Amino acid sequence: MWRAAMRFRALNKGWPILGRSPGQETFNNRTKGTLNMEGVRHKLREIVGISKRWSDHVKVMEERKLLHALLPKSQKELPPRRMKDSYTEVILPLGTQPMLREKYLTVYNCVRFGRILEDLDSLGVLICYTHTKIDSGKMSPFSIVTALVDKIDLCKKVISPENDIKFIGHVSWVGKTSMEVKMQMCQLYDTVYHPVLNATFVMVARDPENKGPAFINPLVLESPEEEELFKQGELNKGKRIASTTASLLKMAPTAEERLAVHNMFLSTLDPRTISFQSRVLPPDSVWMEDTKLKSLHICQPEERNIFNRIFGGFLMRKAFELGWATACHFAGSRPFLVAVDDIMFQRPVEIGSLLFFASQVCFTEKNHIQVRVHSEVSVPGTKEHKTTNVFHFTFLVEKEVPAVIPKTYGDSMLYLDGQRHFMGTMHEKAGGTAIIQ
Ligand SMILES: CCCCCC(=O)SCCNC(=O)CCNC(=O)[C@H](O)C(C)(C)COP(=O)(O)OP(=O)(O)OC[C@H]1O[C@@H](n2cnc3c(N)ncnc32)[C@H](O)[C@@H]1OP(=O)(O)O
Repeated sequence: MWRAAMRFRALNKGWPILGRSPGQETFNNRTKGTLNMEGVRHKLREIVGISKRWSDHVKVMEERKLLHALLPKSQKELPPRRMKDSYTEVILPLGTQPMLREKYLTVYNCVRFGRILEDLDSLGVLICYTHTKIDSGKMSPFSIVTALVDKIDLCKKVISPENDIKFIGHVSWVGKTSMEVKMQMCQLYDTVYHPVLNATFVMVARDPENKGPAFINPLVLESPEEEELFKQGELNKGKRIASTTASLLKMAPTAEERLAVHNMFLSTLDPRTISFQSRVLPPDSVWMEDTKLKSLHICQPEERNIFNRIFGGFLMRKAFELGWATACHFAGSRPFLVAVDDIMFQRPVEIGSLLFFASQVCFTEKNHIQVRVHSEVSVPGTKEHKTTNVFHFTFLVEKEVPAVIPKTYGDSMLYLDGQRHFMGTMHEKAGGTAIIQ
Protein backbone atom coordinates (compact mmCIF):
# COMPACT_ATOMS: atom_id res chain seq x y z
CA MET A 1 0.00 0.00 0.00
CA TRP A 2 2.81 2.39 0.94
CA ARG A 3 4.71 1.88 -2.32
CA ALA A 4 1.52 2.46 -4.31
CA ALA A 5 0.90 5.57 -2.25
CA MET A 6 4.31 6.99 -3.08
CA ARG A 7 3.83 6.13 -6.76
CA PHE A 8 0.55 7.99 -6.81
CA ARG A 9 2.28 11.07 -5.48
CA ALA A 10 4.31 11.35 -8.66
CA LEU A 11 1.18 10.99 -10.80
CA ASN A 12 -0.60 13.53 -8.69
CA LYS A 13 2.05 16.26 -8.92
CA GLY A 14 3.13 16.20 -5.30
CA TRP A 15 2.04 14.89 -1.97
CA PRO A 16 -0.30 13.77 -0.63
CA ILE A 17 -1.53 10.62 -2.08
CA LEU A 18 -4.11 8.00 -2.49
CA GLY A 19 -3.40 4.38 -1.81
CA ARG A 20 -3.74 3.66 -5.53
CA SER A 21 -4.09 5.61 -8.71
CA PRO A 22 -7.62 6.68 -9.76
CA GLY A 23 -9.56 3.86 -11.24
CA GLN A 24 -7.91 1.30 -9.01
CA GLU A 25 -9.02 2.70 -5.65
CA THR A 26 -12.42 1.24 -4.92
CA PHE A 27 -14.73 1.68 -1.99
CA ASN A 28 -15.13 -1.96 -1.10
CA ASN A 29 -11.56 -3.10 -1.16
CA ARG A 30 -10.25 -0.35 1.14
CA THR A 31 -12.77 0.70 3.77
CA LYS A 32 -13.00 -2.56 5.69
CA GLY A 33 -11.48 -2.09 9.13
CA THR A 34 -10.46 1.52 8.42
CA LEU A 35 -10.74 3.99 11.28
CA ASN A 36 -13.53 6.59 11.15
CA MET A 37 -13.36 10.16 12.48
CA GLU A 38 -15.16 9.30 15.69
CA GLY A 39 -12.59 6.53 16.15
CA VAL A 40 -9.77 9.07 15.74
CA ARG A 41 -11.15 11.21 18.58
CA HIS A 42 -11.72 8.14 20.75
CA LYS A 43 -8.13 7.00 20.16
CA LEU A 44 -6.77 10.45 21.03
CA ARG A 45 -8.72 10.46 24.29
CA GLU A 46 -7.25 7.06 25.13
CA ILE A 47 -3.70 8.08 24.22
CA VAL A 48 -3.81 11.21 26.37
CA GLY A 49 -6.16 9.99 29.10
CA ILE A 50 -8.56 12.92 28.95
CA SER A 51 -10.89 13.62 31.88
CA LYS A 52 -14.44 12.62 31.00
CA ARG A 53 -15.79 15.35 33.27
CA TRP A 54 -14.40 18.86 33.63
CA SER A 55 -14.49 18.44 37.43
CA ASP A 56 -11.83 15.69 37.08
CA HIS A 57 -9.42 17.60 34.88
CA VAL A 58 -7.05 18.63 37.69
CA LYS A 59 -6.83 15.04 38.95
CA VAL A 60 -6.17 13.69 35.46
CA MET A 61 -3.46 16.27 34.89
CA GLU A 62 -1.82 15.17 38.18
CA GLU A 63 -1.78 11.61 36.80
CA ARG A 64 -0.24 12.84 33.55
CA LYS A 65 2.64 14.40 35.51
CA LEU A 66 3.83 10.86 36.32
CA LEU A 67 4.47 10.35 32.60
CA HIS A 68 7.41 12.80 32.76
CA ALA A 69 9.60 9.79 33.64
CA LEU A 70 8.93 8.32 30.18
CA LEU A 71 10.24 11.36 28.30
CA PRO A 72 13.54 10.87 26.45
CA LYS A 73 16.49 13.07 27.46
CA SER A 74 17.67 13.28 23.86
CA GLN A 75 16.46 12.39 20.40
CA LYS A 76 19.16 9.70 20.08
CA GLU A 77 17.45 7.59 22.74
CA LEU A 78 14.41 7.16 20.53
CA PRO A 79 14.07 4.51 17.80
CA PRO A 80 13.87 5.96 14.28
CA ARG A 81 10.51 5.63 12.56
CA ARG A 82 9.66 5.24 8.88
CA MET A 83 7.15 7.44 7.07
CA LYS A 84 4.95 4.44 6.59
CA ASP A 85 4.86 3.80 10.36
CA SER A 86 2.66 6.87 10.81
CA TYR A 87 0.63 6.35 7.60
CA THR A 88 -3.05 6.57 8.59
CA GLU A 89 -6.31 6.28 6.68
CA VAL A 90 -9.59 7.53 8.08
CA ILE A 91 -13.09 7.34 6.64
CA LEU A 92 -15.79 9.95 7.09
CA PRO A 93 -18.84 7.92 6.09
CA LEU A 94 -21.12 10.74 4.95
CA GLY A 95 -22.53 8.62 2.14
CA THR A 96 -23.56 5.75 4.35
CA GLN A 97 -24.50 7.61 7.58
CA PRO A 98 -27.22 10.21 6.91
CA MET A 99 -27.32 11.34 10.55
CA LEU A 100 -23.61 12.18 10.50
CA ARG A 101 -24.25 14.22 7.35
CA GLU A 102 -26.38 16.70 9.32
CA LYS A 103 -23.32 17.87 11.27
CA TYR A 104 -21.44 18.58 8.04
CA LEU A 105 -24.18 20.24 6.01
CA THR A 106 -24.36 23.84 4.76
CA VAL A 107 -27.49 25.48 3.42
CA TYR A 108 -25.99 25.10 -0.09
CA ASN A 109 -26.11 21.31 0.36
CA CYS A 110 -22.33 21.11 0.54
CA VAL A 111 -19.93 20.00 3.23
CA ARG A 112 -19.19 22.61 5.92
CA PHE A 113 -15.50 23.32 5.47
CA GLY A 114 -15.05 24.35 9.11
CA ARG A 115 -15.82 20.75 10.11
CA ILE A 116 -13.16 19.50 7.71
CA LEU A 117 -10.63 21.80 9.40
CA GLU A 118 -11.50 20.16 12.72
CA ASP A 119 -11.08 16.69 11.23
CA LEU A 120 -7.73 17.52 9.66
CA ASP A 121 -6.48 18.83 12.99
CA SER A 122 -7.53 15.69 14.87
CA LEU A 123 -6.03 13.43 12.22
CA GLY A 124 -2.76 15.42 12.18
CA VAL A 125 -2.43 14.96 15.93
CA LEU A 126 -3.17 11.22 15.73
CA ILE A 127 -0.55 10.79 12.98
CA CYS A 128 2.03 12.43 15.26
CA TYR A 129 1.06 10.17 18.16
CA THR A 130 1.52 7.19 15.84
CA HIS A 131 5.00 8.43 14.90
CA THR A 132 5.95 8.94 18.56
CA LYS A 133 4.23 5.80 19.85
CA ILE A 134 5.74 4.37 23.00
CA ASP A 135 5.47 0.62 23.02
CA SER A 136 5.37 0.30 26.80
CA GLY A 137 2.00 1.91 27.39
CA LYS A 138 -1.33 3.02 26.10
CA MET A 139 -0.92 6.57 27.38
CA SER A 140 1.59 8.85 25.72
CA PRO A 141 3.85 11.21 27.69
CA PHE A 142 3.72 13.66 24.78
CA SER A 143 1.30 16.53 24.44
CA ILE A 144 1.09 17.13 20.70
CA VAL A 145 -0.12 20.59 19.72
CA THR A 146 -0.79 22.22 16.37
CA ALA A 147 1.80 24.93 15.73
CA LEU A 148 1.05 25.81 12.12
CA VAL A 149 -1.26 25.09 9.23
CA ASP A 150 1.28 25.71 6.53
CA LYS A 151 -1.08 25.26 3.60
CA ILE A 152 -4.40 23.75 2.59
CA ASP A 153 -4.83 23.65 -1.17
CA LEU A 154 -8.15 22.76 -2.69
CA CYS A 155 -8.48 20.96 -5.97
CA LYS A 156 -12.24 20.46 -6.21
CA LYS A 157 -15.10 22.90 -6.46
CA VAL A 158 -17.71 21.23 -4.31
CA ILE A 159 -17.57 18.70 -1.46
CA SER A 160 -20.71 16.66 -1.65
CA PRO A 161 -22.37 15.77 1.66
CA GLU A 162 -23.67 12.56 0.13
CA ASN A 163 -20.42 10.76 -0.67
CA ASP A 164 -17.94 9.12 1.66
CA ILE A 165 -14.72 10.97 2.36
CA LYS A 166 -11.33 9.49 3.04
CA PHE A 167 -8.41 11.22 4.77
CA ILE A 168 -4.89 9.86 4.54
CA GLY A 169 -1.62 11.19 5.87
CA HIS A 170 1.75 10.62 7.49
CA VAL A 171 4.70 12.43 9.02
CA SER A 172 6.86 13.79 6.19
CA TRP A 173 9.60 15.65 8.07
CA VAL A 174 10.83 15.86 11.66
CA GLY A 175 13.02 18.30 13.56
CA LYS A 176 13.96 17.83 17.21
CA THR A 177 10.53 18.47 18.68
CA SER A 178 8.43 19.41 15.65
CA MET A 179 6.92 17.30 12.87
CA GLU A 180 5.51 18.16 9.47
CA VAL A 181 2.42 16.15 8.56
CA LYS A 182 1.05 15.83 5.04
CA MET A 183 -2.59 14.88 4.59
CA GLN A 184 -4.91 14.42 1.67
CA MET A 185 -8.68 14.32 1.59
CA CYS A 186 -10.46 12.40 -1.18
CA GLN A 187 -14.10 11.80 -2.00
CA LEU A 188 -15.77 8.73 -3.38
CA TYR A 189 -17.48 9.01 -6.78
CA ASP A 190 -18.51 5.92 -8.73
CA THR A 191 -16.38 3.60 -6.60
CA VAL A 192 -13.26 5.75 -7.09
CA TYR A 193 -11.72 8.19 -4.58
CA HIS A 194 -10.80 11.54 -6.12
CA PRO A 195 -8.48 14.09 -4.44
CA VAL A 196 -10.24 17.10 -2.88
CA LEU A 197 -7.49 18.84 -0.94
CA ASN A 198 -3.87 18.63 0.16
CA ALA A 199 -2.80 19.89 3.57
CA THR A 200 0.50 20.46 5.35
CA PHE A 201 0.49 20.98 9.13
CA VAL A 202 3.33 21.39 11.65
CA MET A 203 2.80 19.84 15.07
CA VAL A 204 5.01 20.24 18.12
CA ALA A 205 5.62 17.68 20.88
CA ARG A 206 5.49 19.00 24.42
CA ASP A 207 5.87 17.38 27.84
CA PRO A 208 2.91 15.67 29.56
CA GLU A 209 1.73 18.98 31.06
CA ASN A 210 2.29 20.94 27.83
CA LYS A 211 4.80 23.17 29.61
CA GLY A 212 8.04 22.52 27.70
CA PRO A 213 9.34 20.88 24.50
CA ALA A 214 9.83 17.12 24.17
CA PHE A 215 12.14 15.21 21.80
CA ILE A 216 10.53 13.05 19.15
CA ASN A 217 11.63 9.99 17.17
CA PRO A 218 13.91 10.68 14.20
CA LEU A 219 12.73 9.75 10.73
CA VAL A 220 14.47 7.16 8.58
CA LEU A 221 14.13 7.59 4.82
CA GLU A 222 13.72 4.52 2.66
CA SER A 223 13.40 5.67 -0.93
CA PRO A 224 14.24 8.60 -3.22
CA GLU A 225 10.57 9.72 -2.99
CA GLU A 226 10.79 9.88 0.78
CA GLU A 227 14.09 11.74 0.56
CA GLU A 228 12.36 14.22 -1.74
CA LEU A 229 9.50 14.69 0.75
CA PHE A 230 11.94 15.22 3.58
CA LYS A 231 13.92 17.72 1.52
CA GLN A 232 10.67 19.55 0.84
CA GLY A 233 10.06 19.67 4.61
CA GLU A 234 13.51 21.23 5.10
CA LEU A 235 12.76 23.77 2.36
CA ASN A 236 9.42 24.58 3.97
CA LYS A 237 11.17 25.23 7.28
CA GLY A 238 13.66 27.54 5.49
CA LYS A 239 10.81 29.39 3.76
CA ARG A 240 9.00 29.89 7.07
CA ILE A 241 12.13 31.38 8.63
CA ALA A 242 12.65 33.63 5.59
CA SER A 243 9.06 34.88 5.60
CA THR A 244 9.19 35.54 9.36
CA THR A 245 12.39 37.53 8.87
CA ALA A 246 10.88 39.55 6.02
CA SER A 247 7.60 40.05 7.92
CA LEU A 248 6.24 43.57 7.71
CA LEU A 249 6.15 43.53 11.50
CA LYS A 250 9.97 43.49 11.40
CA MET A 251 11.04 45.00 8.09
CA ALA A 252 9.98 47.90 5.88
CA PRO A 253 8.13 46.99 2.68
CA THR A 254 10.14 46.55 -0.51
CA ALA A 255 10.68 49.55 -2.81
CA GLU A 256 8.01 48.25 -5.17
CA GLU A 257 5.52 47.78 -2.33
CA ARG A 258 6.26 51.27 -0.95
CA LEU A 259 5.59 52.78 -4.35
CA ALA A 260 2.30 50.88 -4.69
CA VAL A 261 1.15 52.08 -1.26
CA HIS A 262 2.12 55.67 -2.04
CA ASN A 263 0.31 55.59 -5.37
CA MET A 264 -2.76 54.22 -3.62
CA PHE A 265 -2.51 57.06 -1.10
CA LEU A 266 -2.23 59.66 -3.88
CA SER A 267 -5.28 58.17 -5.58
CA THR A 268 -7.33 58.97 -2.45
CA LEU A 269 -6.38 62.66 -2.13
CA ASP A 270 -9.16 65.10 -2.87
CA PRO A 271 -8.07 66.99 -6.02
CA ARG A 272 -10.11 70.03 -4.90
CA THR A 273 -7.91 70.65 -1.85
CA ILE A 274 -4.17 70.94 -1.36
CA SER A 275 -4.16 68.69 1.67
CA PHE A 276 -2.92 65.33 2.77
CA GLN A 277 -5.85 65.05 5.17
CA SER A 278 -8.95 65.15 2.98
CA ARG A 279 -9.34 61.70 1.55
CA VAL A 280 -11.89 60.46 -0.95
CA LEU A 281 -12.58 56.96 -2.15
CA PRO A 282 -11.62 56.29 -5.76
CA PRO A 283 -14.42 54.80 -7.93
CA ASP A 284 -15.22 51.09 -7.44
CA SER A 285 -13.45 50.83 -4.13
CA VAL A 286 -14.15 50.41 -0.42
CA TRP A 287 -12.11 51.53 2.59
CA MET A 288 -10.49 48.47 4.11
CA GLU A 289 -11.70 49.46 7.57
CA ASP A 290 -15.31 49.25 6.35
CA THR A 291 -14.99 45.54 5.56
CA LYS A 292 -14.49 44.46 9.19
CA LEU A 293 -16.58 41.86 11.01
CA LYS A 294 -16.00 40.78 14.60
CA SER A 295 -17.17 38.02 16.90
CA LEU A 296 -16.68 36.97 20.49
CA HIS A 297 -16.63 33.52 22.01
CA ILE A 298 -16.58 32.61 25.69
CA CYS A 299 -14.40 29.49 25.97
CA GLN A 300 -16.47 26.96 27.88
CA PRO A 301 -15.17 23.63 29.27
CA GLU A 302 -17.24 21.74 26.68
CA GLU A 303 -14.88 23.00 23.93
CA ARG A 304 -11.68 21.83 25.62
CA ASN A 305 -9.21 19.67 23.78
CA ILE A 306 -7.47 16.67 25.27
CA PHE A 307 -5.10 19.03 27.12
CA ASN A 308 -7.86 21.14 28.65
CA ARG A 309 -7.27 24.02 26.27
CA ILE A 310 -9.34 25.10 23.31
CA PHE A 311 -9.11 22.66 20.42
CA GLY A 312 -7.14 24.09 17.46
CA GLY A 313 -9.70 22.78 14.95
CA PHE A 314 -12.45 24.64 16.80
CA LEU A 315 -10.47 27.91 16.50
CA MET A 316 -10.00 27.27 12.80
CA ARG A 317 -13.70 26.55 12.26
CA LYS A 318 -14.73 29.74 14.07
CA ALA A 319 -12.17 31.83 12.17
CA PHE A 320 -13.04 30.28 8.83
CA GLU A 321 -16.76 30.89 9.27
CA LEU A 322 -16.20 34.53 10.23
CA GLY A 323 -13.80 34.93 7.29
CA TRP A 324 -16.34 33.38 4.93
CA ALA A 325 -19.04 35.71 6.26
CA THR A 326 -16.70 38.69 5.75
CA ALA A 327 -16.12 37.76 2.11
CA CYS A 328 -19.84 37.06 1.62
CA HIS A 329 -20.87 40.40 3.13
CA PHE A 330 -18.24 42.30 1.15
CA ALA A 331 -19.00 40.68 -2.22
CA GLY A 332 -22.75 40.39 -1.76
CA SER A 333 -22.55 36.88 -3.18
CA ARG A 334 -21.47 33.39 -2.21
CA PRO A 335 -17.69 32.99 -1.79
CA PHE A 336 -15.80 29.80 -2.58
CA LEU A 337 -12.64 28.97 -0.68
CA VAL A 338 -9.48 28.65 -2.76
CA ALA A 339 -6.79 28.21 -0.12
CA VAL A 340 -5.88 28.51 3.54
CA ASP A 341 -2.33 29.35 4.44
CA ASP A 342 0.04 30.11 7.25
CA ILE A 343 -2.20 29.76 10.29
CA MET A 344 0.13 30.17 13.23
CA PHE A 345 -0.95 29.00 16.67
CA GLN A 346 1.09 31.41 18.74
CA ARG A 347 -0.23 30.56 22.18
CA PRO A 348 -2.79 28.21 23.68
CA VAL A 349 -6.29 29.41 24.47
CA GLU A 350 -7.24 28.65 28.07
CA ILE A 351 -10.71 27.53 29.10
CA GLY A 352 -12.58 30.51 30.51
CA SER A 353 -10.90 33.06 28.23
CA LEU A 354 -12.79 35.58 26.19
CA LEU A 355 -11.84 34.91 22.59
CA PHE A 356 -12.15 37.81 20.14
CA PHE A 357 -12.06 37.33 16.36
CA ALA A 358 -11.61 40.29 14.00
CA SER A 359 -11.86 39.71 10.29
CA GLN A 360 -11.35 42.01 7.33
CA VAL A 361 -10.80 41.98 3.61
CA CYS A 362 -7.19 42.98 3.15
CA PHE A 363 -6.65 42.54 -0.58
CA THR A 364 -8.71 41.93 -3.69
CA GLU A 365 -7.91 41.19 -7.30
CA LYS A 366 -10.65 40.82 -9.90
CA ASN A 367 -12.93 38.20 -8.35
CA HIS A 368 -10.54 37.07 -5.62
CA ILE A 369 -10.83 38.18 -2.01
CA GLN A 370 -8.06 37.78 0.55
CA VAL A 371 -9.38 37.75 4.13
CA ARG A 372 -7.36 37.99 7.32
CA VAL A 373 -8.78 36.91 10.66
CA HIS A 374 -6.99 37.88 13.83
CA SER A 375 -7.84 36.20 17.12
CA GLU A 376 -6.88 37.31 20.60
CA VAL A 377 -7.77 36.34 24.14
CA SER A 378 -8.28 38.12 27.38
CA VAL A 379 -8.67 36.50 30.75
CA PRO A 380 -11.89 37.67 32.40
CA GLY A 381 -11.10 40.22 35.07
CA THR A 382 -8.07 41.54 33.20
CA LYS A 383 -7.94 43.93 30.29
CA GLU A 384 -4.81 42.46 28.77
CA HIS A 385 -5.26 41.07 25.24
CA LYS A 386 -2.88 38.60 23.62
CA THR A 387 -2.84 37.42 20.00
CA THR A 388 -3.37 33.70 19.67
CA ASN A 389 -3.70 33.22 15.90
CA VAL A 390 -3.67 34.92 12.53
CA PHE A 391 -5.60 33.18 9.74
CA HIS A 392 -5.37 33.80 5.99
CA PHE A 393 -8.10 32.70 3.58
CA THR A 394 -8.35 33.20 -0.18
CA PHE A 395 -11.87 33.22 -1.64
CA LEU A 396 -13.29 33.41 -5.14
CA VAL A 397 -16.64 34.94 -6.12
CA GLU A 398 -18.41 34.90 -9.45
CA LYS A 399 -18.20 38.62 -10.28
CA GLU A 400 -15.39 41.14 -9.93
CA VAL A 401 -15.28 42.86 -6.55
CA PRO A 402 -14.31 46.45 -5.62
CA ALA A 403 -10.71 47.25 -4.67
CA VAL A 404 -10.03 47.71 -0.97
CA ILE A 405 -8.13 50.87 -0.04
CA PRO A 406 -6.10 51.28 3.15
CA LYS A 407 -6.62 54.57 4.97
CA THR A 408 -3.89 54.30 7.60
CA TYR A 409 -0.28 53.11 7.50
CA GLY A 410 -1.31 50.07 9.59
CA ASP A 411 -3.97 49.14 7.05
CA SER A 412 -1.41 49.57 4.27
CA MET A 413 0.78 46.95 5.95
CA LEU A 414 -2.22 44.60 6.23
CA TYR A 415 -2.89 45.22 2.54
CA LEU A 416 0.69 44.34 1.57
CA ASP A 417 0.66 41.28 3.83
CA GLY A 418 -2.61 40.17 2.20
CA GLN A 419 -1.11 40.75 -1.23
CA ARG A 420 1.93 38.63 -0.33
CA HIS A 421 -0.30 35.78 0.84
CA PHE A 422 -2.48 36.06 -2.24
CA MET A 423 0.52 36.09 -4.62
CA GLY A 424 2.07 33.12 -2.80
CA THR A 425 -1.15 31.14 -3.12
CA MET A 426 -1.63 32.01 -6.78
CA HIS A 427 1.98 31.25 -7.57
CA GLU A 428 1.62 27.75 -6.12
CA LYS A 429 -1.64 27.26 -7.93
CA ALA A 430 -0.24 28.33 -11.28
CA GLY A 431 -1.60 25.12 -12.77
CA GLY A 432 -5.22 26.33 -12.39
CA THR A 433 -7.63 27.52 -9.74
CA ALA A 434 -9.41 25.04 -7.58
CA ILE A 435 -12.25 26.11 -5.37
CA ILE A 436 -14.48 24.77 -2.71
CA GLN A 437 -17.31 26.14 -0.59
C1 LIG B 1 -7.91 16.42 19.18
C2 LIG B 1 -6.63 16.85 19.76
C3 LIG B 1 -6.15 18.10 19.21
C4 LIG B 1 -4.99 18.62 19.97
C5 LIG B 1 -4.31 19.65 19.16
C6 LIG B 1 -4.76 21.00 19.52
O1 LIG B 1 -5.88 21.33 19.55
S1 LIG B 1 -3.54 22.03 19.95
C7 LIG B 1 -4.36 23.55 20.22
C8 LIG B 1 -3.92 24.60 19.24
N1 LIG B 1 -2.48 24.87 19.30
C9 LIG B 1 -1.93 25.47 20.38
O2 LIG B 1 -2.59 25.81 21.39
C10 LIG B 1 -0.45 25.75 20.31
C11 LIG B 1 -0.18 27.15 20.74
N2 LIG B 1 1.24 27.50 20.54
C12 LIG B 1 2.15 27.12 21.42
O3 LIG B 1 1.87 26.56 22.49
C13 LIG B 1 3.57 27.47 21.08
O4 LIG B 1 3.59 28.56 20.15
C14 LIG B 1 4.34 26.28 20.43
C15 LIG B 1 4.42 25.14 21.43
C16 LIG B 1 3.69 25.77 19.16
C17 LIG B 1 5.75 26.75 20.07
O5 LIG B 1 6.29 27.33 21.24
P1 LIG B 1 7.78 27.87 21.23
O6 LIG B 1 8.03 28.62 19.98
O7 LIG B 1 8.06 28.52 22.54
O8 LIG B 1 8.55 26.53 21.20
P2 LIG B 1 10.03 26.24 20.82
O9 LIG B 1 10.79 27.48 20.49
O10 LIG B 1 10.53 25.34 21.90
O11 LIG B 1 9.89 25.42 19.45
C18 LIG B 1 9.51 24.09 19.46
C19 LIG B 1 9.54 23.55 18.05
O12 LIG B 1 8.44 24.09 17.35
C20 LIG B 1 8.88 24.67 16.14
N3 LIG B 1 7.95 25.75 15.88
C21 LIG B 1 7.49 26.66 16.74
N4 LIG B 1 6.63 27.48 16.15
C22 LIG B 1 6.53 27.08 14.86
C23 LIG B 1 5.82 27.54 13.72
N5 LIG B 1 5.02 28.56 13.78
N6 LIG B 1 5.99 26.87 12.58
C24 LIG B 1 6.79 25.81 12.49
N7 LIG B 1 7.49 25.33 13.53
C25 LIG B 1 7.37 25.96 14.69
C26 LIG B 1 10.31 25.09 16.41
O13 LIG B 1 11.04 25.18 15.22
C27 LIG B 1 10.77 23.92 17.25
O14 LIG B 1 11.03 22.80 16.42
P3 LIG B 1 12.33 21.87 16.54
O15 LIG B 1 12.50 21.55 18.01
O16 LIG B 1 12.00 20.66 15.75
O17 LIG B 1 13.47 22.64 15.98
